[in-house]
Amino acid sequence: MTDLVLSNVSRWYGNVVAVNDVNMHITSGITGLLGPNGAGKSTLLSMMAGLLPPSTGSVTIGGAPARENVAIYRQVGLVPVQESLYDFLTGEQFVRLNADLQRVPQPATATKYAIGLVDMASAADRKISTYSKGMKQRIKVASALVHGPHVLLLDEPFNGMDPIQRRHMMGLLTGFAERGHTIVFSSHILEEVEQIARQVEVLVAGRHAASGDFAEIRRLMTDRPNQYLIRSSDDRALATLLLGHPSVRGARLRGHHGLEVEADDLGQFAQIVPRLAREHGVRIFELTPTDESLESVFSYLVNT
Ligand SMILES: Nc1ncnc2c1ncn2[C@@H]1O[C@H](COP(=O)(O)OP(=O)(O)OP(=O)(O)O)[C@@H](O)[C@H]1O
Repeated sequence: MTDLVLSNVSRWYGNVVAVNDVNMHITSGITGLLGPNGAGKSTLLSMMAGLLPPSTGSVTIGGAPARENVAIYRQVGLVPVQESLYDFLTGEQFVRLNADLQRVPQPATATKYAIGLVDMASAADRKISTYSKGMKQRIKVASALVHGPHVLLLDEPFNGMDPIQRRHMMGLLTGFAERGHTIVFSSHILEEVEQIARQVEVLVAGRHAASGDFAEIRRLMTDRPNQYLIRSSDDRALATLLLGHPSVRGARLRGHHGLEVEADDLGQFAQIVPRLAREHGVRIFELTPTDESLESVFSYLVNT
């Protein structure tokens, strides 16, 4: 059993509280750690890997403390966000380096195996400086896997990848999960998490804002009031019509800019606007959600 358990974990750097009283229980399969920049994801992953001590609270893997525990280091592989790869090494040399550092019993065999796992055998003899972004990520994953850890932690693994590279990496991670690994990856992109994570943990400003499967997180988002800007042939008439509908919380005329509307249910709202407009001869020129940025979703989640 290699459940990853965080109990009342906080971490601060001087006056900055990077992670604030987080409790999580992570089991096998893929977990997405979702949060905007600066939310504390990297700090949390470092603590999960046992590399950074929490200021307070504890991290355990399979019931044992993650920190300063050689047996646990053997169980965990961390793929950091930094691209501080040794460009002058070949992929094979880079993975082998970690095999030696981890004192893997048969380093040559383990290196070859790990490189095969990420489909990099054909490029293993090339210098890392010649690799694409996706290949660099894959070789970092091979290096993190070379000692056969059960838990794989990845910090923004899809950063800067093109769609094909991303799909390939997603396939790899899904394959590891199917073989029973526990995988945690951080991301600030909702769609990445949606595509492969079975479980989603949302972190905002160091706080654990929400937890659940993707449908639950999505529901939290779509059930929240949304703001829209509408421009039409008669904003005033449309405002009156919309205000008569139960899902509309408020409407404000914004002069030339149009009509600002706050509504509860995105699905319903998308249906009533064109219907009301049609029934009353109002023409809609534009309907734009104004608060769809991830940050507004996060700040909504964290304030509920
Ligand atoms: N070594 C450090 N010294 C001081 N402050 C730090 C340090 N590392 C992180 N922080 C601060 O802690 C907070 C959380 O940072 P962290 O890197 O963990 O977040 P993140 O969610 O991974 O963000 P990003 O995606 O931008 O890396 C931020 O305010 C950051 O500035």
